[in-house]
Amino acid sequence: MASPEPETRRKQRVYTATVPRIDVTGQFNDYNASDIENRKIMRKREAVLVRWDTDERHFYQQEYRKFYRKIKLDRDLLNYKYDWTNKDCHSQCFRIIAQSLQSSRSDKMEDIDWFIEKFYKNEEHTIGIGKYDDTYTPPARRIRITKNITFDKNDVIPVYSDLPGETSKNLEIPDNFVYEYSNVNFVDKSQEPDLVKAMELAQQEENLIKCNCHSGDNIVSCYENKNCPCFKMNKKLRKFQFHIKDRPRCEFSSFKPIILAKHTDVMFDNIGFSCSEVCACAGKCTNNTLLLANKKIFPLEIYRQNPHVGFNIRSSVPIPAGTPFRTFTGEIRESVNVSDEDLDYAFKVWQYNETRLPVDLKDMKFTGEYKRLLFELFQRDFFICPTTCGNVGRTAGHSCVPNVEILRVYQKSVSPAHINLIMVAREDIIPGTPLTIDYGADFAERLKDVCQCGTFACMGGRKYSDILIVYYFSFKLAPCVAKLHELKFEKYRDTVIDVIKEEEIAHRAKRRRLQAH
Ligand SMILES: C[S@@+](CC[C@H](N)C(=O)[O-])C[C@H]1O[C@@H](n2cnc3c(N)ncnc32)[C@H](O)[C@@H]1O
Repeated sequence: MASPEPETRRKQRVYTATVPRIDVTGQFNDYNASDIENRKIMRKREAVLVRWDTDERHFYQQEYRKFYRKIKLDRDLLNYKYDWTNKDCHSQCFRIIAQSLQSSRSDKMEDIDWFIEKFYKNEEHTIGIGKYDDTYTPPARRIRITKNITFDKNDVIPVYSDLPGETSKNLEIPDNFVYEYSNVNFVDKSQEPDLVKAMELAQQEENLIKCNCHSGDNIVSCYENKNCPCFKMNKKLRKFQFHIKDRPRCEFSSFKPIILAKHTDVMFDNIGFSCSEVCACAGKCTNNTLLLANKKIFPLEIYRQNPHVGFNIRSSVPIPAGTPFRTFTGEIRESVNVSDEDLDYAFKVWQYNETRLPVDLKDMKFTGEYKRLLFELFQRDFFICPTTCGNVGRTAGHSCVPNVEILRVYQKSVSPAHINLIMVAREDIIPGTPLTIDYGADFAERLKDVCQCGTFACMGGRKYSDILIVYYFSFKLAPCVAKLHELKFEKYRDTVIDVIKEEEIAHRAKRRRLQAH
């Protein structure tokens, strides 16, 4: 039995949501009670060499079946269409990716063939975590550090190390890997009294935003319902979005893909508001962008291939463009309580002078005390900090051509303590592709010369830095990005792992049998 965690290391945590963490392995208490050295020992003890054919294949098949069943049979997801070749959202996704590239690099645009020749076919430069044409082929032999980092049987995320020359004996477990796992945000009571106060005040009827919508057993249609207070707030927040004439605004609903309208300040300009468990619909409605993410159904794995980059994540099933597939959780802290070390993992979620504040307080029927506190909080910066406790989101690597975007969705009220971060696929993501985000301008300086994303537009790819690539119009670049994506998909279709084919064939056969009866 591990020794108890010293009192000083324990925090008085206030969790901002009510999703419980389930300890099915019996190990979580041990793990939680250990100091970092003990946690490392525990992880090392668990680590084993595994082989794809004999040990892992079966596990992946099971996970895939579980995923497929949930997508098809979960009653809450009946309106969700799992469509990973939805042509409608492609052009917009690629335009957004192209716009981001265009803003950070500059040069005249050449034709598509030149672009493909230069950046796609040049294998030498497509190594590293961002290997752009990757498809999912797990290594035949690898070290499995843990079967499930989450300690929750409904959220199985294995962790592997694929570093060359590594064995379960000489395995290195870095300090930053032995964090506590939590799928909900929390605040430290002693450090952030104002956030705790905001959470308390938001319980009062005037300050709590919830709905009374219900419709028996069917999925409740809160979205587009003018009488739903949560949808009204969701719509109100949409007004703060930067908007391009004739282009649709980004929508935050439960089942529609989230397609951004522009690339800059994506995090601060695109905000949603969702129904939650305190509503009559319990969040099982069309106005809950967190619904799918909180189901945690997309099977992910954490792996390490490159010692400089450390751990990263990937999915073993395709993630369609615009899908909010996971939340990004951690401790909500004011910037003064965020250290340099935290900045490696932290996300700024609330910014003083934010050009678009979540609400105009004058419009709200909040109590005077809550309005005063919100006004106070508006003047400070807040982060979500997963350094010591967070979920799989903290492991996403940086890429100069990221395939994931992080966005904010409020629930229950509009203080920084009510922010949730969702991880949204920017394009159809092929299994095995590293799930990457753009760490943003602050981090860019740190990664400038060392970035190992390996993508065609990597700012750290020294060889490329002297080829000035600047695209002057995103519509010219968009077809190139789309073409690269198409090539990736072709390759994926050719090499798609048997398990997916088998599962789809089995599912279709079952449906035919059922129809025949
Ligand atoms: C938020 S953490 C990501 C998870 C981290 N790899 C781990 O093992 O816990 C950020 C750190 O990952 C590494 N990293 C992420 N993306 C990288 C990239 N494209 N190139 C080089 N290092 C990267 C850097 O060390 C960075 O400080």
